[in-house]
Amino acid sequence: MRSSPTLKSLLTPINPSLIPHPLSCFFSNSPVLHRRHRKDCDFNNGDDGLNTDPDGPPRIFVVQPRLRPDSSLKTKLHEALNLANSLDEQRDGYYDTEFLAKEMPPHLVVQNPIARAPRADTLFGAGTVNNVKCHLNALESKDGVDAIFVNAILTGIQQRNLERAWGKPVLDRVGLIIEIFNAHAQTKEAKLQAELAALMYKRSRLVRVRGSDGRYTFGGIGEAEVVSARGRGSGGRGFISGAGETELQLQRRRILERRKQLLSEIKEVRRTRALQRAARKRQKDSQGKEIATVAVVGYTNAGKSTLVSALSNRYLYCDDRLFATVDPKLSSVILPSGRKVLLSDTVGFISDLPVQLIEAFHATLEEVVEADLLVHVLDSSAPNLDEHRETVLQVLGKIGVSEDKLQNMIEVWNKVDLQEDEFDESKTNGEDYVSGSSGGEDNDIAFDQLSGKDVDVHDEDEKAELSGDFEEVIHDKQGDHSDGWISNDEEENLWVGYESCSVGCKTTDGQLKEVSSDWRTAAKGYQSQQESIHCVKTSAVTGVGLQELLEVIDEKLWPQQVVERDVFNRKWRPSHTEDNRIAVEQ
Ligand SMILES: Nc1nc2c(ncn2[C@@H]2O[C@H](COP(=O)(O)OP(=O)(O)OP(=O)(O)O)[C@@H](O)[C@H]2O)c(=O)[nH]1
Ligand SMILES: [Mg+2]
Repeated sequence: MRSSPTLKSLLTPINPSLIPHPLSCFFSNSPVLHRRHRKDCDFNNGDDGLNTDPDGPPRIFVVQPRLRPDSSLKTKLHEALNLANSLDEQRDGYYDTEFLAKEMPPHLVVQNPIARAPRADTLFGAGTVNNVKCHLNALESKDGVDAIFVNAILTGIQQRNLERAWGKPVLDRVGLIIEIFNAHAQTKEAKLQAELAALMYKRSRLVRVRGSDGRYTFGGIGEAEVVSARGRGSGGRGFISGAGETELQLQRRRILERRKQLLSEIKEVRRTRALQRAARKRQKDSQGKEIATVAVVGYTNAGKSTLVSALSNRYLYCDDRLFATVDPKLSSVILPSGRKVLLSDTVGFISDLPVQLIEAFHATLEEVVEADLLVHVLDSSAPNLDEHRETVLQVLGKIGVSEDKLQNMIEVWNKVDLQEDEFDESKTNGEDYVSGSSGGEDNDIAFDQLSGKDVDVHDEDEKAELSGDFEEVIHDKQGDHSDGWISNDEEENLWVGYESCSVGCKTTDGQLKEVSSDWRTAAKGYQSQQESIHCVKTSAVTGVGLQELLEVIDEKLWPQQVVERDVFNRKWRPSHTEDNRIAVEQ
């Protein structure tokens, strides 16, 4: 296996007597955070601790639970692979590898334990755990992998037991997304917030482990036996209260101290942002009129930054990496009416966005809440466009965007240039992506990256479960994995407020939009006759629809002074650049 300084250190069991910096143990299994924070920590354990020059991003093996129908599996797997490939850090302002040049990470589609009875100790059945191990062993003879990404939500205990079984750091969906935010954060504000999210995540999964020397500690990996995730009262086999519990309290106290420090720094960021917003509100454009702020929101990779770049004629970083934008930026744009607005490009959302991130990124997301108008960018070529829309609406509700603003929101169906191609492709190739599934309804499917062939692996879960391969007794409250996630109840509540405006679609000429059949999934959500949302089809790449979008923004912000429009005859051209010189960058 190629040596990876970044992760080599992750696999080193932590000596409990050498618990160093308050943060070190929280990042013990974190490929990117580990590197970043170890630089700040005085490890003092004989290791130089400075993995500043890793030989590349971590190689991640993706474990994707099976979903039905296959089209859902296809989109989720695709997203999981992109997430895994998005975990790299910029060096000197650049990523080492072009995203599109990256190879698809090795991956395995496994039985979905949620559909049956998820195991409290490992989530997956023993057969699946063994299958993954076999694949990891096979990969060891090639390049090897540094970490495993399970595209599900794991409890702390499950994560540790899987790490033990697979001998590698394991990241679940929440953990990986938080890692990506950490890796991509460039500004102090984003870094602080990402660290806070990581801290809160770690706090929810402190586990007690017994090292090879028989001593108990918390949060270590390697040869540790996980015996409990909770302190006194968790009561289970192998749990001995006493010294370990004191250690847990110590860890918690350290987390709380660091959290307090981060919160106070973030408070300062919020204060600064509030002052900047107030100053912007007082600012006038060349016509002596107020400058409105328009927040551009949407699912990650929908094309928000590309769109803002095109509208403002100003370069913003755009990339197929998920969460390419973590640091929000404001760019000024002149509308057809001649008035100036500030477009705010901000972090993208994703399904199951960790609430720790939403909470931690409060300062950043306040810009969205405080904006005068929201533009919701959707990737119209995404097969699960409806799901993307729902996700974004949930998050907007969660961060406190008012119902009025949601109803006034403009919906942009971006990437229309891709539509025809993708539609044709999905008709012909859509299901081929998971063709291996024919090998057995419930078997784990390997999309074998080594041979290029799909491999079916017969599941031995039930046998292994009976034989009791995994002996840990788990006392973690079941359902704990939902910690920090939007609960179903909350989702429903959020939808109550939005339902009336989530249907119907009005074009700039005031007519109900004709939904053509190739708008596939999107069409489903728009069958109601209720009209309330303006939809604009755009291509941020070719410029289609951009002029129309600016006009709709004009109309939404200042309905009383709508200018005479000739939408269909006018060609898109970038807005005046002279104003971009005073673009606000934060
Ligand atoms: N074909 C096509 N590609 C687009 C369009 N808009 C954006 N893209 C591409 O989509 C990818 C993602 O674009 P971004 O602008 O970075 O997306 P984003 O929504 O800002 O993503 P995050 O910052 O990660 O949330 C990039 O590779 C863009 O070039 C479009 O209209 N058509
Ligand atoms: Mg972006």
